[in-house]
Amino acid sequence: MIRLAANLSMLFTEHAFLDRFAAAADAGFHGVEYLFPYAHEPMALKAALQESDLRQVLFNLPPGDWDAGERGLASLPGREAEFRDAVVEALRYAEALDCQRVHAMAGLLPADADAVVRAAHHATYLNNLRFAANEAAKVGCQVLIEPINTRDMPGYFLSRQAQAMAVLEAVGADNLRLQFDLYHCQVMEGDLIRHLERQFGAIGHIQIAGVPQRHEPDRGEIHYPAIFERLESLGYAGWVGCEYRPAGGTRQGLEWGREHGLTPDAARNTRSNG
Ligand SMILES: O=C(O)C(=O)[C@H](O)CO
Ligand SMILES: [Mg+2]
Repeated sequence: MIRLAANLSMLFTEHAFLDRFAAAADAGFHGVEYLFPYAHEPMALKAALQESDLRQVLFNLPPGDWDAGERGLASLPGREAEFRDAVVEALRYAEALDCQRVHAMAGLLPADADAVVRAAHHATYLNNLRFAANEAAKVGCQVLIEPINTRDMPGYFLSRQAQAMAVLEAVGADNLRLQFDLYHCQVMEGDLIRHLERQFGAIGHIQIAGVPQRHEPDRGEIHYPAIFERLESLGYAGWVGCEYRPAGGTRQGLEWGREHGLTPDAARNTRSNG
């Protein structure tokens, strides 16, 4: 049975952020992920996890100035010191929340980037990821990289699966892994099951959504039952993050998860029974 995690940056946004943990547990989730924890003290997040008996599965490193349009620091030449601070800060939260994965977003290429600029980003990316993986290994954590589609995020440095695999190989750190988001892969490349099979040994985390609208996985052009079946036959033991925007209410849209172990209110009943 696959293990589903709720992405609290996209699901349960009907609730204030700290209330989304209980909402996820009530819907039957045992794990949560989200973009960024940094607006909250680690202890407040830890309490929210503990009160709802949830695992913290994943979050992202500080991404630079998100509101100004930045989307990560890992490949940005000249921002290495900031990237290193971001690693230290993310690992401080990861340790406090007992979280075993952090995602290092690559950042954007300038619109007019030529081959020289691309090469500089690539070299910076490798050096920064080497540093991040080394630091993360000291606290038993994985660093993840995720190809993101350039329709949603124009200019994102890491957009293809083969590019990610080449980066993993070049860095060669055991705890540097692939965050395989099937939504992005479908938009850019398709051929999902073959990608899954080829990359299986490098995968540290999986995320899902329907395509093209990024709604529930039972809407759109991806047939997730076939994907889940293949994941199980491959013996995937990690988490599958539900990183989609509900078409309506989050709870109303979760019917698809019932056959994948999401039993609404079961966890709350267990909790209230002590
Ligand atoms: O957008 C995604 O798919 C992600 O997983 C990133 O963490 C944030 O952009
Ligand atoms: Mg993703």
